[in-house]
Amino acid sequence: FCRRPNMFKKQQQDVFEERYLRCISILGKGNFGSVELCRYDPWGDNTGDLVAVKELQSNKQATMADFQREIQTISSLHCDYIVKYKGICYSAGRLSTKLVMEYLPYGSLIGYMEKHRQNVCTRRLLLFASQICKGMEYLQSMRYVHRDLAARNILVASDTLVKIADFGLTKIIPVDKEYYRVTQPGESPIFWYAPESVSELKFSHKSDVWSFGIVLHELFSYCDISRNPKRKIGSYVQSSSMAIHLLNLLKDNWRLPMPSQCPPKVKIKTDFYMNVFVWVTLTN
Ligand SMILES: C[C@@H]1CCN(C(=O)N2CC[C@@H](S(=O)(=O)c3ccccc3)C2)C[C@@H]1N(C)c1ncnc2[nH]ccc12
Repeated sequence: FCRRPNMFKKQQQDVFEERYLRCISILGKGNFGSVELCRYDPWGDNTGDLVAVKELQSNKQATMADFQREIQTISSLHCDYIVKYKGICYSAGRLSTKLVMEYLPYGSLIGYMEKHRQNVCTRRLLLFASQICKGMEYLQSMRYVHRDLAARNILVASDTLVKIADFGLTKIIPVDKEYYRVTQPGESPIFWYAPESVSELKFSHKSDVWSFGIVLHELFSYCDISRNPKRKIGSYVQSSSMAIHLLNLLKDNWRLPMPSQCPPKVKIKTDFYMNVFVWVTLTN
């Protein structure tokens, strides 16, 4: 009987024992780690629950501290439009902690749109957009800035429900400040970044709204890879000068074009300059 960690210290956290966590497949990989589909099967008869388990690949101290913060963040979020936290798993052998979340079989919005774009109507796109909005509103009420809002990090729970996933880059805005400034540029693509995030690494609720605008563009392009923001802005520019290229485009008031697949009755009007006003007006 291995010594169980002190349950009372993290009474709200459910501890999953690594020996019962069986990996089935990889759901996604990123720069620091991966998310795997696992079955938690204490009875060993395949009747256990399917769960999504996120773990760090490298055990660099910096990312471990970030990962602990991510676990703290996601375990404090309780919203229908945010992926549910289930608990943690201490993997004794590898000195690392794993984050256990609910598994949503439909996977990310990108994959869902690839398969089902033919029968996703405008109403459903607007429903998904409103749900992401509500999830972000809740996040803002908790003073969290997501910093990586993109269709790849949106999960599909059912044909009529999406949830915000992945809080690896989420930060809390200090009480006396309006924004969070990071020290080194992150790993996520800058095409979802607001101008002030690209130029000064400043992130705020407003920069999350900017990213929401990019997600709207992805939604109304049905996540069509050929219209992916990277493709539209400049896949031909090598990454080092990409930030300068993007900033110049934005300064000249260039904006992502209205997706051609965007139905005529939906107008996505945005004034993307410094403040971001994104509204969708339905005209009959
Ligand atoms: C869309 C989801 C988030 C993004 N993702 C992913 O693989 N990653 C997000 C972070 C990166 S990472 O590996 O870079 C990373 C690893 C550790 C620390 C920090 C970063 C991987 C795929 C997920 N996915 C397909 C899921 N599908 C079904 N049910 C689910 N429940 C929860 C997630 C999930």
